[in-house]
Amino acid sequence: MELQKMANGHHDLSPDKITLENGFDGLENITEVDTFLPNKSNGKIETKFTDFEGKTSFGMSIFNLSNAIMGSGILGLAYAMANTGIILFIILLISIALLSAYSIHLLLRSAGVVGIRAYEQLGNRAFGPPGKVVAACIITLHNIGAMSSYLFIVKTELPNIILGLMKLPDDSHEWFVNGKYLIIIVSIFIIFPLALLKRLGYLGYTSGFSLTCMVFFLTSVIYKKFVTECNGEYSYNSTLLNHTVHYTSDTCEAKLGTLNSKTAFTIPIIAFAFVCHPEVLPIYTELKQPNKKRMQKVANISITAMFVMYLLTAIFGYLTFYENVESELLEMYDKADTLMLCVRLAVLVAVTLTVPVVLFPIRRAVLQLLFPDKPFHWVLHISITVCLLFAVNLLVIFVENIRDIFGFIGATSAPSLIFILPGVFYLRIVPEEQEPLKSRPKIQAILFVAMGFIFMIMSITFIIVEWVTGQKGMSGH
Ligand SMILES: NC(=O)C[C@H](N)C(=O)O
Repeated sequence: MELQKMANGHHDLSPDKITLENGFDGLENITEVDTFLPNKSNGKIETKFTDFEGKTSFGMSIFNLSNAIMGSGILGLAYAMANTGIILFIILLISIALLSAYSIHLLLRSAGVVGIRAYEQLGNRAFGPPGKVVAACIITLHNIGAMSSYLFIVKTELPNIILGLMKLPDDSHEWFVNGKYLIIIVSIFIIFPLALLKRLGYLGYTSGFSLTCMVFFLTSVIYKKFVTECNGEYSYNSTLLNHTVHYTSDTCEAKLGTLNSKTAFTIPIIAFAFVCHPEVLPIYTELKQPNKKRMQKVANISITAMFVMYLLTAIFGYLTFYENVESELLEMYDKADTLMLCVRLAVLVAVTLTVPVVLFPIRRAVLQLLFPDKPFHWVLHISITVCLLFAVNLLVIFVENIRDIFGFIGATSAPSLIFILPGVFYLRIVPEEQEPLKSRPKIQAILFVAMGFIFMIMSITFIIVEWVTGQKGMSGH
């Protein structure tokens, strides 16, 4: 296969036409042709993708990428803020948002050199088949984790919503308030049809709706801050002083900076919240009039918009419950409150509509690994989708706590996808002649990779310490 030859020939920029099997793009019998056009002004090689003519508009691509960023991660941010204080949290949030955008720059730059917009193919180009396998496995692991956390929300929240709306007693045993059945129903009737769509671009509308639901969630979190009294306020009658004494415990005080044993979990939580990297190249593939600058703009706008939503959710969630806030913000609100029932429903709809977007790169990775030479085929497309949904359903039915998923994925695959892989691919793919190892961009990339390793080792260490000591770090459940 020509692609294989090309992918194995490191730094070979000579071909002006590459034929790609299209299976991994989910595109029917379309041949990808990339033309490398020399940019005469500065002598650099610039890639023009004429492979697949993308039809997805700039706006729809922003919706899709924002939807890929936004997921269950937002629910853990107020908890993260409670363990860092407002200032440290803002510093971390800004840093990770910036690093995430830089990481996308590295991915787009590498894809431009290789001429193929697929994460696994960057791995292939950088390290040959092992690189491809590692990239595909990490994407699969991460996105299965993300999908599981979304379905977990459906499993735990949907029964509460139904109980609340139908005014049934909490101990009702009806089948339709059993989370296990409900996720199966949601998977079959909502997720499966959407996941079958051949192109991510078609999901732009559902992504837009999903984001609207999250805006409703955010508005309600802000509103609730102003109508909820913190429970840390106590008053008692002093017989000695003969009047009522009010005193406020410091659980209701906002902390600007704090460090405790749970602070270490903040980085994995925020890193997880910003992961969208497996979706970046598929979205780029479908972007209309694609070029690196345009795609980077899509990424920057999406990251900025989600940054604002994350910041507001964290601040107002934290300022409502202060130190008492749990790792899953929704758990904090009264289950009988009709507004909050609607908010729960909105979050649930939002994460359900994110599942097909997150499933897309896994199917692509599986196709690349197991059937690299097969052109698009509906049977394969449908079978992989069914298997993936089946596996994730099983996982969610048997894994008891969302924090296990959050903690482990945030600690391993998130730093790999954001820092390590894009950095390493960039270092290997961008030719020495174009950028020597001692050039500023390459040194930056080396530091970026080092940072990824430090984050990963740090997070894994904390998780192991937590397991060994049996201390619950991330959860208030
Ligand atoms: N797309 C992902 O991998 C996770 C997403 N950033 C979230 O917060 O749920």
